[in-house]
Amino acid sequence: MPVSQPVNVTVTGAAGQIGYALLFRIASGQLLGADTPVRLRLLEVPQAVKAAEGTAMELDDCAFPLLAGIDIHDDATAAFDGANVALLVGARPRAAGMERGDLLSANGGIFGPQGAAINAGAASDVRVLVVGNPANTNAWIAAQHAPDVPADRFTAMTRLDHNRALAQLAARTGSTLEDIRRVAIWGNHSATQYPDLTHATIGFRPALEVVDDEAWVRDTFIPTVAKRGAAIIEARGASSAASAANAAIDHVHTWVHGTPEGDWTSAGVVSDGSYGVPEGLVSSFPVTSSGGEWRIVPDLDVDDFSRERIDASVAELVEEREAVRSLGLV
Ligand SMILES: NC(=O)c1ccc[n+]([C@@H]2O[C@H](COP(=O)([O-])OP(=O)(O)OC[C@H]3O[C@@H](n4cnc5c(N)ncnc54)[C@H](O)[C@@H]3O)[C@@H](O)[C@H]2O)c1
Ligand SMILES: O=C(O)C[C@H](O)C(=O)O
Repeated sequence: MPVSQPVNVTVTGAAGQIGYALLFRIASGQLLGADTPVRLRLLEVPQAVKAAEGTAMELDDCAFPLLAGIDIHDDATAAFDGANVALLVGARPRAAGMERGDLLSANGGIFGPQGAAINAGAASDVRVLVVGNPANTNAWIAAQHAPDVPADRFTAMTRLDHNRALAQLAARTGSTLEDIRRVAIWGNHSATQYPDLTHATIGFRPALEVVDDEAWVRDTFIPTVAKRGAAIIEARGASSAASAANAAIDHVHTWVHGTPEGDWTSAGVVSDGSYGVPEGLVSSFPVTSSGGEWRIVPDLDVDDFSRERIDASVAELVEEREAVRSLGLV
């Protein structure tokens, strides 16, 4: 039975394919828990408002006990007013043959005004997850436009990469997902990301010992995870949607409810300079969550191969930041 006041959850791109896979799960309680009512604030471009209204009709028809109301907006300031959770999904997905970085000029312009709208009117506890690509740099753009919101409230989604890594490792080793811990995604949500097994365990044994095949890790596991988005686009003819929505649910749920003892997850968070990642960049790290705050896992050993891979992905983030500056988006 709901026991608290409704939490305002703003979702941009509500009429898109991720939006369609996401909203019903939020309204059913999977984002914030079975005791927390939610009020949905949907933001769309004017030409997609009618489609968002159709989705809202379907949400009504589910009679979700936790859904306290739905508002639909085509104005960011109104949509983020009082937002406690902001899911920034609305942006163009890439088509076959594009890299995620190619979306910067198409999508980067969306996130400055949305950051400013969050700054102007979101609730003081607002937590922001950017899903729209290129997610890390879009989160950085939004944070730059929200000087009054603590920067650590802006995050980018690499939980999908994390989940992909878990699934590939479980399939290869015949282990259950519950037995796998401490997989990490570093860097950018792009093909340069570094899915890292060096600290992972399977049933308390080092994952690399269980796998016992360095070539598989380097030549199959890492590229399969890093290029999975492109493989889905190739197979489905559209970018991942249900798995992306699932990862968004996981990210926010973990942020609010915490990571299990002895494990961590991966998220794009504002760097504090850890592991040589320039301060301020939104990069994926292994992170724990407690009390509603992410913490970068400290003091991990980084071997030479990992160092090279992390540096390469971070270099791409630095390039994206420079491109944003030269496009005049910050
Ligand atoms: N980080 C990740 O792991 C991850 C995973 C999958 C997809 N994505 C990205 O998520 C984004 C959305 O994907 P999708 O498949 O839902 O795309 P989609 O084209 O189906 O939907 C995008 C929606 O955003 C809306 N939109 C565009 N500009 C907007 C704005 N300024 N304000 C509000 N809404 C706006 C569009 O009208 C559309 O309805 C893409 O950029 C995609 O690349 C990220
Ligand atoms: O790869 C894409 O463009 C979509 C998304 O970011 C994904 O990882 O599936």
